[in-house]
Amino acid sequence: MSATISTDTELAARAVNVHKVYGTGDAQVAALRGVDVELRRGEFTAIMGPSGSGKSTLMHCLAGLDTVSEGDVYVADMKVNGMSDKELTSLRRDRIGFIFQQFNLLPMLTAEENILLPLAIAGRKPSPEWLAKVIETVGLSERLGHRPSELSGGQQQRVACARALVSQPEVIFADEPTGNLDSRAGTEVLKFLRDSVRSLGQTIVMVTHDPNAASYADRVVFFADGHVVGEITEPTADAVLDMMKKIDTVEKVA
Ligand SMILES: Nc1ncnc2c1ncn2[C@@H]1O[C@H](COP(=O)(O)OP(=O)(O)OP(=O)(O)O)[C@@H](O)[C@H]1O
Repeated sequence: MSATISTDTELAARAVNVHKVYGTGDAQVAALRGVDVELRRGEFTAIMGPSGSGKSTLMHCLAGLDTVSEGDVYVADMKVNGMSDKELTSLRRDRIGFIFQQFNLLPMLTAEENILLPLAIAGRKPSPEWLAKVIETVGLSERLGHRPSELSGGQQQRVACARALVSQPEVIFADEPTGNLDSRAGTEVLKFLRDSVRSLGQTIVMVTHDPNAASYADRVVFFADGHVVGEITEPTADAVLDMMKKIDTVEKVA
């Protein structure tokens, strides 16, 4: 099954018949077995599925952090597979934002310095209007001079979100962004991600195990055993939970 057909210009990223095999011989694992996914611009997509179903592998292939065994991956109209190391580095630096479960902030830098670091490395400066808008959306204006150790987990993750947003990437990939947060801080971050799609027009792809987190997305794409097995638009947590139960039952029977 593939997830919805759109025209190329509406797409922030896509996978076309992607296969990924790890290892060789007896140790071979087919992590992706013919995945077709389209990620539309200005949309918040959640990717869900049982452990080992291929969610992180797909995200890593889309972001150029891992190579595909077969098929094609695109960010906007740029084909990612086949890029040189240099091209991949500039793709990841200039066109893609990342948010990780562990925040990955540099402890010796202030919140503001962390937010600006990727642009500083690229030798770029954000427009002051955009920076102000991102900081306002993130709700951190009072905390910009603080180091990560002086911030709560939720605040640290919001700094990481601002860092991902500030370069206005084509797409932000978030891998379990609320996995290390309590439910209040998790909700803060999810609301922020939701807002950055709605008011800043950002495109976000989030891998999660949490049906409540997925309910903040515009669309949920479900994986099982290296395939896309379904999708729900305008999801509720209950609808997501029902779908996960169905997938679990099918997997157990298979
Ligand atoms: N570097 C690797 N070498 C070998 N096998 C791998 C590697 N990375 C992933 N796999 C295997 O590929 C399959 C898919 O893994 P992946 O991490 O994409 O699943 P996932 O859906 O993200 O799981 P989880 O929800 O537990 O994070 C699994 O069977 C995993 O063991």
